[in-house]
Amino acid sequence: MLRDGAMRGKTIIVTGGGTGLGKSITRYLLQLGANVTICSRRQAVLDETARELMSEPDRPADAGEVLAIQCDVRNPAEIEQVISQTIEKFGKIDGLLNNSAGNFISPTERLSYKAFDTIVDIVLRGTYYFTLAVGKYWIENSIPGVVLNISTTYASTGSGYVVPSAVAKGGALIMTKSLAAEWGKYGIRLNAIAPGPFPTKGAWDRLFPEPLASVMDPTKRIPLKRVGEHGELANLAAYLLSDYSGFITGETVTIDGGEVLAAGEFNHLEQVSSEQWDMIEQSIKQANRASKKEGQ
Ligand SMILES: CCCCCCCCC/C=C/C(=O)SCCNC(=O)CCNC(=O)[C@H](O)C(C)(C)COP(=O)(O)OP(=O)(O)OC[C@H]1O[C@@H](n2cnc3c(N)ncnc32)[C@H](O)[C@@H]1OP(=O)(O)O
Ligand SMILES: NC(=O)C1=CN([C@@H]2O[C@H](COP(=O)(O)OP(=O)(O)OC[C@H]3O[C@@H](n4cnc5c(N)ncnc54)[C@H](OP(=O)(O)O)[C@@H]3O)[C@@H](O)[C@H]2O)C=CC1
Repeated sequence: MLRDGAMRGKTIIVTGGGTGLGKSITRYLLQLGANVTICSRRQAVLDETARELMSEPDRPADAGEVLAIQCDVRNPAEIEQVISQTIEKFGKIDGLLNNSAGNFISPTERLSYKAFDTIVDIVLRGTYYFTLAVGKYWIENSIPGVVLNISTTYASTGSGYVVPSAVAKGGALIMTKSLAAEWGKYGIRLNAIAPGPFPTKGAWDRLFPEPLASVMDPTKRIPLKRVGEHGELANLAAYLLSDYSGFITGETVTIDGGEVLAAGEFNHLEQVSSEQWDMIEQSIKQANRASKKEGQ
């Protein structure tokens, strides 16, 4: 979507950039000329992704470079290492994509305290630790910056069976708005993306495992009748991390094919056939005529 070289000279940190959506966004940022630090718990996964992204056949000559650093986002010392190594390698940091997450479906009453903590710590604590660390660096050095948080649609609606994730994503979303208000004066913007279903191994293994996958079609409840494509999310993420979105802050952009609209009172009427609509129309018009007569 963005023109070639649109992110040249920018350095972005992508948490969870070794897999799934973080990897797809990293690929696009590199193509647009950004340097990208990817970080997560598994160094071997990060190294393999870095190797793959640096040797892609269609990699433009002026594509950015990737740096892979092990980091558990629950550990501030490791986050500070990522920041200092990124500055050492690329000179500065312009953007942070908080994309790391942990999640699984479960009836909430089956969760141990530790299970709940694990999800909240990765998603909420990890997001505010990283944002705080990078934000302090930007403010101390008078550098304008941009934070993009990968949220979910249920951060606003709530959802059963993923309650720790909903609690944590909801908290991160309100942090996005709160800090957008507070740090705007430093030239720091914060936005969020709320994606619907985008197939990744990490999400599908934990949110759509067998036997659900055999009996449920997640596209049925999506008005556009399909799941998202990684390129569609990468386009939006690159735009929100770029200077082209320079007047957007505190915003959450939903990208879900309309799935979140499912609450609409009458949406289920798509099951009504054309013949049934003929009958319904006649019935309503008859009621209209009757009520007019009553008024005469
Ligand atoms: C429609 C299509 C989709 C559509 C999807 C569309 C919307 C999706 C929106 C959001 C999507 C995402 O976030 S997708 C992101 C998915 N990706 C990931 O989750 C990647 C990272 N995940 C992980 O590493 C693991 O899954 C995770 C458990 C979170 C962390 O692993 P750890 O090794 O740190 O932790 P563990 O020691 O294994 O587990 C910690 C505790 O959690 C408990 N635990 C783990 N799994 C459990 C389970 N299934 N049920 C109960 N409890 C569980 C353990 O027993 C431990 O508690 P004790 O027994 O008490 O010790
Ligand atoms: N796929 C989808 O349909 C949707 C996804 N999302 C969101 O998109 C983002 C990416 O998810 P997706 O690509 O699907 O799934 P992935 O499982 O591929 O991505 C999650 C990433 O988080 C990293 N991670 C997990 N725990 C930690 C930790 N403690 N410290 C650092 N990194 C960690 C993982 O790497 P490692 O294991 O090496 O640490 C992994 O790279 C998440 O924020 C998710 O909530 C939102 C809505 C829908």
